[in-house]
Amino acid sequence: MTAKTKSWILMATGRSPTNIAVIKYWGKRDEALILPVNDSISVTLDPDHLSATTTVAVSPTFDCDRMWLNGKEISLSGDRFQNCLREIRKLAGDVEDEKKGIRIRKEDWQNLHVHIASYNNFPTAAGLASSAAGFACLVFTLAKLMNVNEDHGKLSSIARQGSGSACRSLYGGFVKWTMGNDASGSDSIAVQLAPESHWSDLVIIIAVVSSKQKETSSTTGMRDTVETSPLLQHRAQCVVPARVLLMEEAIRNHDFASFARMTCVDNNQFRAVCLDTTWTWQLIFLNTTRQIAEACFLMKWIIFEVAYTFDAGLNAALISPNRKVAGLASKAAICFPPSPENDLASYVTGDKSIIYEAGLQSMKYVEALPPPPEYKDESPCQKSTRDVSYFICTKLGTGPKVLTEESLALINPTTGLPM
Ligand SMILES: Nc1ncnc2c1ncn2[C@@H]1O[C@H](COP(=O)(O)OP(=O)(O)OP(=O)(O)O)[C@@H](O)[C@H]1O
Ligand SMILES: C[C@@](O)(CCOP(=O)(O)OP(=O)(O)O)CC(=O)O
Repeated sequence: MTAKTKSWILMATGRSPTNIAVIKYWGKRDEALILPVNDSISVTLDPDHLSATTTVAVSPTFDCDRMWLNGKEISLSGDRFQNCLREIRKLAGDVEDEKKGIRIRKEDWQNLHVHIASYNNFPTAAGLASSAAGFACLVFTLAKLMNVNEDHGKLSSIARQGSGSACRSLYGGFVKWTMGNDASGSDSIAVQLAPESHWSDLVIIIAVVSSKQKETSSTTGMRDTVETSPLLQHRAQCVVPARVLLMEEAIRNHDFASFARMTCVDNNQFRAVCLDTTWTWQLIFLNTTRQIAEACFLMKWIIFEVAYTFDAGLNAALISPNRKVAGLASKAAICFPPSPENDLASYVTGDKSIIYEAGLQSMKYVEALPPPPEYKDESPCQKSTRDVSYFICTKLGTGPKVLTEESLALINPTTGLPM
C-alpha cells in the first residue's frame, strides 16, 4: 500500500432498491449460509421511493470496522455482517487512485478497516425489506470500493449471507432466487428474469399499516416454521416448483391475470404455513391486513385489476397492471381514509401523479367520491380511518447504482465519520 500522505480516505457510495416477493421465500435448509427451501421470485421497487444508500470508506487511519445506520452507530459483530465483509474482502482487487496518489494491493484489504454509513429512505425493520436493500447495498458498494471483478450473481450469493431476500435486490425488474443444490451455497444465487422495462406499466401501492419495528423478525418466524410446520415441506417440494414456472410464464407473456392469481395464492399459502407453525405468529391476522385482502376480494380485483401480497410485517403491497390504478388508489382511499388531521399530500407518498391523474387533488375530492358499486352501505372496509398510516405509490425499479456525486456521500471525506 502506498500513498503520498498517510491520512488518505477513499470512498464509494451506492444505492440499492428493496424488493417484494410474489413467490415467497420462507424457510431455510441451512441457517448459517442462508440457503432456502424453495425458489422465490420478486419485483424490485423503484429506488426513488424505497432504497438504501450506503457510503463505504477506507483509510489506513481507521483502527476497526464501524457502521452507522440511519445516523446511529450499530455493531458489526454479528455473523451476517462478518460473513459479508469476509467474503467481499476475499474477492477484493488492486485499487489505484492516481489523483490522490493511492495504491492498494489486493492483499492489503485484509488489514485495512472500513467505515460504513447507510440510510434507508423508508422505515427500517418494519416489514418493508430494509434488510434486503441494506445488505444488497452494502455488498454492492464494498465491491465497488474494493474493485471486485465479479458478476452480480456472485455478489448476490454474498448479499444472501446478510439476509436471504437481499440477494434479489442486486437486480432491477423481475428477479428469481434459485435455491440451488450445492451444500456450499455456490449455486444459490439470484438471476434477473426480466428488466423493469419489460412490464413498465405495473403500478405498486404499498399500504404502510405500521412503520413500527416488528416484534418478531422474519428470521425467527421462518426458523419456527421449518421446525414445526409439516405443511412447509409440502409447499416447498410439491407446490412452489410448479408455481415458479407458471409465474415465469406469466411474466414473460405479460399475463396479469395469471401473475395476480399466483401472487395472491402464494401469499395465502405463506400465511397458511405461518398458521401451521406451533408458535403462533401473532402479527398475521391483524385487522387491517385482513381488511385489505378482503377489499381486494370484494371488488373482484384479483382476476382483473390487482394482486395483493404481504411480507412479514403488517404492510400490504397491491400490484396493478397499469395506471388504471388511479381507480384503485381512489378505492383504497375510500376503504382507508386518512385521519382528519392528515392531508392527501402526506397520506399518499411516492409517485403522487398516480392519484392526481385520477382527479384526487385534495381530501375534498376523496370525500366526494362515490363508494365503489361492489360496496354495500355497511361495508366492513369503510371508515377505517387511521388503519393505514400512509400509502407509497411506486413502480418497478432498477438494480443497484453507484452514486458519483460527492454531495450524496454519507461520510465526511476529511474525518471519515458520518456527515
Ligand atoms: N441500510 C442498511 N444497511 C445494512 N443493514 C441494514 C440496513 N437496513 C437494515 N439493515 C439490517 O436489517 C435489519 C432489519 O431486518 P428485518 O428483517 O428485521 O427487517 P426488514 O428487512 O425491514 O423486514 P422484512 O424482512 O420482514 O421485510 C436491521 O436490524 C439491520 O441489521
Ligand atoms: C416474508 C419474506 O419477506 C421473508 C424475507 O426474509 P428475510 O430475507 O428478511 O430473512 P433472513 O434471510 O432470515 O434475513 C419473503 C420474501 O422476501 O421472499
